[in-house]
Amino acid sequence: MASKLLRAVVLGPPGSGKGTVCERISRSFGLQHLSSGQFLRESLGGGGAEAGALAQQYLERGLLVPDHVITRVMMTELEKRREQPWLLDGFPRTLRQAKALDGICEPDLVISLNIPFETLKDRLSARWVHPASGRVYNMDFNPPQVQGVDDLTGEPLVQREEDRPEAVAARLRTYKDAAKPVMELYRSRGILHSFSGTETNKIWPYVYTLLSSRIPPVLPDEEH
Ligand SMILES: Nc1nc2c(ncn2[C@@H]2O[C@H](COP(=O)(O)OP(=O)(O)O)[C@@H](O)[C@H]2O)c(=O)[nH]1
Ligand SMILES: Nc1ncnc2c1ncn2[C@@H]1O[C@H](COP(=O)(O)OP(=O)(O)O)[C@@H](O)[C@H]1O
Repeated sequence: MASKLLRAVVLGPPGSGKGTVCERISRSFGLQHLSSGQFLRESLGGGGAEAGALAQQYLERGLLVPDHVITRVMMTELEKRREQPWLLDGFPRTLRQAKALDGICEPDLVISLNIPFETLKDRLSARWVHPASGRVYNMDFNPPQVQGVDDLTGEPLVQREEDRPEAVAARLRTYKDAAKPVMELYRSRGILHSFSGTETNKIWPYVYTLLSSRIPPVLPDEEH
């Protein structure tokens, strides 16, 4: 069966719900969720080299790591998945990264999450994560079953340095400047689909409908 493999990208500022939406897409459509932030954190954990320590400083401050660092990490992961459908979360974030991605595979579909600034600020300051798995919680939206601990492992949750209020405004500005030409590129190709709103649950049915028009769901739309 020669059905085309779908390669999709989810764009959006920190806190816009990329990870949350990607998890749902991945469950409903069977696409592999590839998170650049998660790969970066894993690559730091294994290394301990100077380059790792340098990248760690960017991550802690919520700054974008240099293009060549993240591009190398992502190209390695994508090379391993040449024959598979995937869903990219957090990459590309700059025009250079988008061009590097084109070198390996041009995406078929790009979803952009457009969320108001105030909403992003509130969400990020309420975000807690389980570092080992990357599982994300929000004290209002999807709280853990027991406060402060991961549902599956029982291990403690932490707040990322970059989600502290001091770091958030600068991160959002950096994101916007870098992302603009990326969006323009995908818009000019006619593959950009933007979704605006303040709640992931309201945006999700539209994303589901869009994806369903391209690939058959493996699961019906769920109640979330
Ligand atoms: N209050 C609220 N929080 C949400 C909503 N959607 C996602 N979140 C939470 O907001 C935070 C950021 O979402 P995440 O998926 O990590 O965003 P990303 O940074 O774009 O990958 C997480 O703590 C999510 O659980 C929503 O509709 N409402
Ligand atoms: N494509 C990228 N380019 C540069 N830095 C990146 C990229 N993706 C992730 N990072 C780094 O990893 C951090 C965490 O990314 P991620 O888990 O996607 O969270 P968020 O969506 O909240 O920024 C970012 O703040 C940034 O330092």
